[in-house]
Amino acid sequence: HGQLSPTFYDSTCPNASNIVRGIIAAALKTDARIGGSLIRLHFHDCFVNGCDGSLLLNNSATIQSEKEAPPNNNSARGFGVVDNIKTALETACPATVSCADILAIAAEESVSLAGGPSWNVSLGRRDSTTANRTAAGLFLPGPTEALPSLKAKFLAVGLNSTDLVALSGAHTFGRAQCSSFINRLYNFSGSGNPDPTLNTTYLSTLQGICPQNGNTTVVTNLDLTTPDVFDNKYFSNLQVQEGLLQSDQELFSTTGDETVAIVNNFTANQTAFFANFVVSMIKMGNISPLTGTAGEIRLNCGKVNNSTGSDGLLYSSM
Ligand code: HEM
Ligand SMILES: [Ca+2]
Ligand SMILES: [Ca+2]
Repeated sequence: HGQLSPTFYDSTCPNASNIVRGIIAAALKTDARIGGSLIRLHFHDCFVNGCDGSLLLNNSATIQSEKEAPPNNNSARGFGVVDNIKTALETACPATVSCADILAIAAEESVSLAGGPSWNVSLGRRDSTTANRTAAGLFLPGPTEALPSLKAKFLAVGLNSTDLVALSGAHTFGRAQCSSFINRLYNFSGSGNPDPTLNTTYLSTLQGICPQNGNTTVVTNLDLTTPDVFDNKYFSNLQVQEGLLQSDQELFSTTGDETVAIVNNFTANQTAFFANFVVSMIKMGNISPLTGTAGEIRLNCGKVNNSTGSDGLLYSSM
């Protein structure tokens, strides 16, 4: 594929990153989890047909939106903030910055604003004219998947076990719904008992938040220790059996797996976590981008250009 470059918009939209950062900073004032929501959009975009903005397209006569695939439906969020960013960038530099690049920049700025590392984001992705709901259902990992299956889904897009552990560290911030972890609380794998790798005190807390037959859309923090800070507490939580999702805890509780030592390293050394996280984010951001003249620069992240006319108006993608 064509090369992405951190200097791609230096002459055409030199303020792009600052504009993105400003809008996320404003959104954070009323929505503490928006940074987590935005980095997850970049992940869910890149794993399905590459980092091409496919996730952002709404249903239309020709598009079956990925937003309605099971891993995203009633779960992926932050689309309104992406639209606000796009509107601001269209004012500053019309028809220049792709929606796929907006997600990549927003991921980095979200991590940085939460106290995590900063890095030079590779840019120059272009936007797809198609989406693939079926692929989103097949290729995105689920919270009840076992470690071999998680590894296979990452390997399928060129990401190794270190990338899997480092990128899972994004669960250092953001929230999850009871529906994403209730399988661990009462009847784990048909055992009639909770997941034995769940700390019993934490189990009681989670059972209080997610009672049997209760509302499974209630959310709780992915990182109980520092819920809104981008740090390495996610990994120390795993060592005391306080990972929220089964897919989190498996990284540490799968005895004998190479991922255990990686968790231990990231717990002991936040600098090592940050350095690996940056490398892995850049790798993830490089998954099959559209470059050069492929695809387009969407004017509205929710719609393919000119799909209903050429009036040049921006439509809400909410
Ligand atoms: C290893 C496989 C992964 C699985 C199985 C997984 C699964 C999930 C699930 C089930 C949720 C909660 C969704 C809900 O309840 O609505 C979630 C949230 C989240 N995920 Fe992951 N995830 C994985 C990897 C990643 C990666 C690689 C990133 C980013 C680099 C990421 C970032 C996030 C963030 C920040 C949230 C919170 C979003 C919010 O508050 O809106 N996850 N993930
Ligand atoms: Ca995509
Ligand atoms: Ca944290």
